[in-house]
Amino acid sequence: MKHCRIAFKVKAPTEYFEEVVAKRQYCGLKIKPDGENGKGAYSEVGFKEGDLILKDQMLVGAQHSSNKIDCLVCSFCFRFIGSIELQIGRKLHLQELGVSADDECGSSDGPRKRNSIPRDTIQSLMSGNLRLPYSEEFPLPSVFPCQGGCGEAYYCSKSCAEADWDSFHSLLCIGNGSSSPNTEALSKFMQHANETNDIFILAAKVISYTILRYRKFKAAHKRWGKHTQGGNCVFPLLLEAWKPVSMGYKRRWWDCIALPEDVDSCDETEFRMQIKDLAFEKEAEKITKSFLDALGEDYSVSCEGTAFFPLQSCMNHSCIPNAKAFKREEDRDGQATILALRPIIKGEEITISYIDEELPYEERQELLADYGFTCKCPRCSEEQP
Ligand SMILES: C[S@@+](CC[C@H](N)C(=O)[O-])C[C@H]1O[C@@H](n2cnc3c(N)ncnc32)[C@H](O)[C@@H]1O
Repeated sequence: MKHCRIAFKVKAPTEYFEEVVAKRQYCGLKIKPDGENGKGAYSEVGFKEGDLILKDQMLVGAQHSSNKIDCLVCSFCFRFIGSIELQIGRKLHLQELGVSADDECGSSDGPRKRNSIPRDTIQSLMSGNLRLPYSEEFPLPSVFPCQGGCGEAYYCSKSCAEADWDSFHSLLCIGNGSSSPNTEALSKFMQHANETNDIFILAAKVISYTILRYRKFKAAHKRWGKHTQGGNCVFPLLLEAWKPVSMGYKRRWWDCIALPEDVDSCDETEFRMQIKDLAFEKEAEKITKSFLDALGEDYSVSCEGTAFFPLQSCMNHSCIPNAKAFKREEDRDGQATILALRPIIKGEEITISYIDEELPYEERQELLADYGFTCKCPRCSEEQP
């Protein structure tokens, strides 16, 4: 049997997180195993109330499909782009066409009234011929279209357009310049995801990110003459490409998707078994099993929300959290910002609340059950009936 001679140093999670922390400009924490709840984030220094604990760069993110109607943002860094006039004009234009975020959510108030702004005024807003007062005080970066010509992705700069193309979009673009082998199937997938659950788009971005990283590693190793004579090097390279995602919290998706409203809680086990069976239909298993086995026993992907932040996602929940993710006026860069809610001493665990912590005990536990755990934070222990 031939063995691959490419040897990757397998980094322990602690070492991996030390590297991620070192790359962050604002980060006063350490990620380490916390015994009861897997790993957690711990303060490396003391914080005062309101102090910035972390600005975390997202690894993979996707704008909600419904939100795309309301906001034109850079598909890579999620900054607003264009101009105030373009943002407003575009929204009015889409309203004119009968497309609105509210319609997508199935507004119960019946069809929304079309706006009363004349069509040519809307066109002038979008073309930049009509300027609104004070808009020059809120300049936005110009719009760069996707190089693949899909008309779906726009950017704030050439560098964001190139970074997105190299990291995610070249395989997910449905334009003529796409590197995808089947843009027709891809279009159907995108349409289905937009109409059902756009978390599928985030999952597709994770897969694309991994494949593109894998290709880069493979090309680099070939360039350095490190390829072997016939050995199978796919898995070590694939594992390396997958590593940033694999370090996140993982549960198999059939174990953690929320129970649909029409499924009784006493049928939960059967429901999850059915979903699992669907995922493991014999044909699919033929392809996926070896990957799953290679990726480790506890491999599975759990994505909640639409972005994956490597460090923020290590923070455990508490119903009396000492930190919170805030959107501040200056945070226009798509990063996650964590601020201290009260003084935090060095070595203390940093916790955030995944839910509205003002809710009563039973409602909090019900919401947290969707995250797959029963909270045993000091407040829950005290309030438990
Ligand atoms: C976003 S992850 C947090 C980091 C995670 N502990 C890890 O090892 O990567 C969320 C998961 O951590 C665990 N967790 C977080 N807060 C918890 C809590 N208060 N009580 C019990 N488990 C908790 C749950 O398994 C939850 O699904």
